[in-house]
Amino acid sequence: MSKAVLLVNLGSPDSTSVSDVKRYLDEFLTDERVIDKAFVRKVIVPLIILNTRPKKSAEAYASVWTDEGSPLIVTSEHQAEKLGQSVAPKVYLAMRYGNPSIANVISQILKDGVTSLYVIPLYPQYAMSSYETVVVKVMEEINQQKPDLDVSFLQPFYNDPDYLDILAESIGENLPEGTDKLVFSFHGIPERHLRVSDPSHAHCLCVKDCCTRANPAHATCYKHQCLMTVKGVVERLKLPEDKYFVSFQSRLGRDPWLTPYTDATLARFGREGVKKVRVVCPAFVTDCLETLEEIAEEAKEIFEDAGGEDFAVIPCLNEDDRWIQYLAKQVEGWLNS
Ligand SMILES: C=CC1=C(C)c2cc3[nH]c(cc4nc(cc5[nH]c(cc1n2)c(C)c5CCC(=O)O)C(CCC(=O)O)=C4C)c(C)c3C=C
Ligand SMILES: [Fe+2]
Ligand SMILES: [Fe+2]
Repeated sequence: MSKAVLLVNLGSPDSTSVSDVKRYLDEFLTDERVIDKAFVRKVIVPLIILNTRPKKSAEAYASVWTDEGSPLIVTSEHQAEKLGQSVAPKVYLAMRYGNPSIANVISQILKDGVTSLYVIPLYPQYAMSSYETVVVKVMEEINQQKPDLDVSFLQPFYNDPDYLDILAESIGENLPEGTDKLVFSFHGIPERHLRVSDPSHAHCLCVKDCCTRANPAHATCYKHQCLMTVKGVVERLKLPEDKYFVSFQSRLGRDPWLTPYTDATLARFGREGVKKVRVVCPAFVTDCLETLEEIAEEAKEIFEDAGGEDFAVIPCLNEDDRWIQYLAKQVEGWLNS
């Protein structure tokens, strides 16, 4: 039996041209797990968003693009290469949107004679717009191309003690003396997605303090999982409550998204005299547009304009050896299962 590993990340446009960004956003924003309201997906996205956003997004991408390409893709390639050097099975890389596409990579995997596949969605927390859409897309392709392929998935690892050890260590190494606030900025999602993802439809956002009261719904509750990641890190770093804050970034559209918003939080901190801030983005394991542009450029400016003085973003785990070894350990666990 030939075994292989498939890493899957979100994906980027092929280039920073407005037409490539438009094609990428079209695929991304017509995914029903990202834009779940049919009217918005079928009318507002094609008629409004795809006519306005690509130019603005292309400019943002241009500010972080390197000679090698998109930071998200280049770093993901390095992660795959390094993991491939640490484990016996061949490691492949695909992107949920754009290239290398899941369809093409699975086709290549099958041509290479693979009969058993371990898929690692590169997201610590579960969201229908991240982890779930990867699982669904991979399964759709496998069902079309080779339904009898043996496939397993790494589960969201937001509360795995080994992952939390590595994340906390990496944050601790980037947290200078005298930091006033460590901001945990997670990619936001519409609040509604918490309700949609709750199989009981009776817990998330229905019960007071839903995210901190034990419930089976937490297996698919993005906010709960974000908060558990924070809890694991601050316990390890022994950070007192007044030294850290949790917020959500990257809101799109008019619906309410998870709050508090990162940009408003940083403006408030600046106004209130908070001088030294570090921001970490633990919804991502790879630096990308959302960390390198939205946080390192835009959020920094917002904080400094409001009176803040010392701002930096803490890098994602990227190619950190400890992170690659963590992934290798998961692969070993699969091989021995
Ligand atoms: C935790 C991972 C992510 C979740 C959950 C997520 C939800 C989500 N995203 C959008 C809309 C956009 N996101 C964009 C970029 C982007 N998003 C993630 C991850 C998650 N998104 C990453 C890693 C990136 C960066 C990609 C890169 O190439 O570096 C973008 C594109 C850029 C832009 O135009 O701003 C959009 C659009 C929605 C609507 C959503 C949940 C409903
Ligand atoms: Fe996103
Ligand atoms: Fe919850």
